[in-house]
Amino acid sequence: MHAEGLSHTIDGRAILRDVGLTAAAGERIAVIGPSGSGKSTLLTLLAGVSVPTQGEVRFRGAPVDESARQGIAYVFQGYGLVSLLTAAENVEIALRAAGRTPVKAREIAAEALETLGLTPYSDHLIEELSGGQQQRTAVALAIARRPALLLADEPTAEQDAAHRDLVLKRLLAEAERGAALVVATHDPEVAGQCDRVLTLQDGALKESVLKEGALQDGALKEGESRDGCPEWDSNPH
Ligand SMILES: Nc1ncnc2c1ncn2[C@@H]1O[C@H](COP(=O)(O)OP(=O)(O)OP(=O)(O)O)[C@@H](O)[C@H]1O
Repeated sequence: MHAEGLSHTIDGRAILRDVGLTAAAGERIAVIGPSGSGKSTLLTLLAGVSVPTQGEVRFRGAPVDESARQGIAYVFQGYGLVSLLTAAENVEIALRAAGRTPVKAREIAAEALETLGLTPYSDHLIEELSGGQQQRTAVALAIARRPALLLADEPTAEQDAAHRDLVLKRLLAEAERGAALVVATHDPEVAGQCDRVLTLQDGALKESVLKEGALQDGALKEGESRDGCPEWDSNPH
């Protein structure tokens, strides 16, 4: 994913100014910055959910369109779940919309929910779950899709330390598989596990800290994954 010259204005107010960002396969990028600095706005632009006022986001060499969005998963800050469906149904529906068979969708959803400690809650309605359980369901939904680009907006904000570690482990495992991971966070533990930490200040990327050797060791070439699997499962059946 490559974003260049992203500027975004809402009601005449500049929210992002000339932001550029490239995320390679397998790379782990944290976006940090004060509340209101534009982290969520940046992620919505990278996901193709919003269109920037200026600049462009390219994914696999092309502008983000409906087809490209199949390879992008986005853990929204507000989770984006259907409250009157169960946790399992939320994940299964997303997988079926992506072309999985009902049986396969059920199997993958159960596995994703299990890795996030949600098996006991998988048949509970979203509205009956705690904030932390809902947030982990949103993470389960995102990872179940095996995205090539995984965007997560403060995915540990509602978690206690043990569940924060669980969520972090799963997100990092996706990068290990070959996904580019971009996570907006206020949590130093999460940022500390990433290859690069980018700081947004008043809508501008002020700083980019690359841990020595991390990019070279951590990132993969386009189309490559650490376990030899395709970067994104383009044949979901
Ligand atoms: N739909 C909107 N209409 C008007 N202003 C908006 C809208 N969305 C975001 N903003 C403004 O854009 C700025 C950046 O918001 P954004 O949510 O991207 O920040 P953030 O860094 O993610 O904050 P936080 O850490 O609190 O989640 C804020 O000043 C916010 O008020």
